[in-house]
Amino acid sequence: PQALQPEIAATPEFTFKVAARDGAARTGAISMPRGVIRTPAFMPVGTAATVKGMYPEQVRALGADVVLGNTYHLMLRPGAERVAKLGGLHKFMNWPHPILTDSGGFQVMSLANLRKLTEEGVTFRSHIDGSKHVLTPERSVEIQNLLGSDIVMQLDECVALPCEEKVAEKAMRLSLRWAERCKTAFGDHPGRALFGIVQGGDVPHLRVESARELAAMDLKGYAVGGLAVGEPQDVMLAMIETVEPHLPQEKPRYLMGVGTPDDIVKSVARGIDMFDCVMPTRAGRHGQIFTRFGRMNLKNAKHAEDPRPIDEQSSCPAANSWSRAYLHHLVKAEEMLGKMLLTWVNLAYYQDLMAGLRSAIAAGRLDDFIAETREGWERGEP
Ligand SMILES: Nc1nc2c(CCc3ccccc3)c3nc[nH]c3cc2c(=O)[nH]1
Repeated sequence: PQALQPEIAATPEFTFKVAARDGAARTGAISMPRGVIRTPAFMPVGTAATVKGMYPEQVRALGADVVLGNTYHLMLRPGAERVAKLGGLHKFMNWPHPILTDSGGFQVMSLANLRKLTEEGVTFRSHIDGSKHVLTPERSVEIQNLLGSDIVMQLDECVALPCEEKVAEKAMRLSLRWAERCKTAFGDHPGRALFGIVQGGDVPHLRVESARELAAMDLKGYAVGGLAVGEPQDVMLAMIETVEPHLPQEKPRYLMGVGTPDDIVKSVARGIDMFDCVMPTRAGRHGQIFTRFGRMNLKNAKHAEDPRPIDEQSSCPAANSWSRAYLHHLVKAEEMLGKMLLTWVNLAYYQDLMAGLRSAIAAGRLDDFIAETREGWERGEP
């Protein structure tokens, strides 16, 4: 059964209501003018104003309430002012529901060239055409406003793990100063939200300081950043446990860049409400899928003559209407349709997993649901 429909519908003010708890896990809904985000939520990544290989209505039909956009990519191409001139990102990409945009700093550090980071912000050259750009907290907020983002992320500095304590400390303190500048630049928009991002590397006392300082800024939501950067899962989970008690109970928590289905169920159990990851879309384009039976790589020759669909009990046509043999063929031939169908399979599985988590928390049976889900992954193929 679907989780209780949140008693709140779209509202002029950004509000978050927790409908039920199960241990540290919560289920509820964020409501804002463009609609409701049921939590725990998985947010498909739409980096260049498209969820790669999917039509917007298809993404919506799978149960996604919000998609992610990216300041870094969109400021370089087509440009924030151009998107604003064309009516904003929702109109531009035909996604009338909530959009969350990242602030760009993380992508600059991983994609741009000749980056220079100072107190003021970060200057860099575009990885597309080498043009020079500047991102300051103020400019990042301005870009996200021009895009029309419903949930704006602060500009922050994410350090790679493992890290030296003083490197993590410097980046965490800079991110706090940038959070203040973003808060000032964002101003007051009742229907939209600015989220702070907790940093601090893998150093517990830095994580606690970051969470407490951000909580004092009374922002509308809090992301846990600086994770999903290659650290072992137990380090990621330990940082969530360290930070969670210091974040306001009544505000949403967003774990950036996470993750596999296993990462997600374990993080939901520790109090995370929102997730994003390129995994389901990127893996799908490479023939790797996530199912109730665990992961499958459709490139593998064992699928070459398998007439069965991926999962006849799945509500997703891509999982119940084509044979594994055909999908194997499409992947080997690197056909567009293969990338599209397997992206569809993965996003459908992620949304079904989130719906299952929401229902389980509402029914007070999260532990059972997680145990059953993990058994399915371990048991593998029927
Ligand atoms: N601003 C920021 N973003 C991060 C992302 C990108 C998430 C994103 C949001 C919206 C669109 C695309 C990507 C991370 N991805 C993995 N780990 C991550 C950590 C951080 C982080 O510490 N700060």
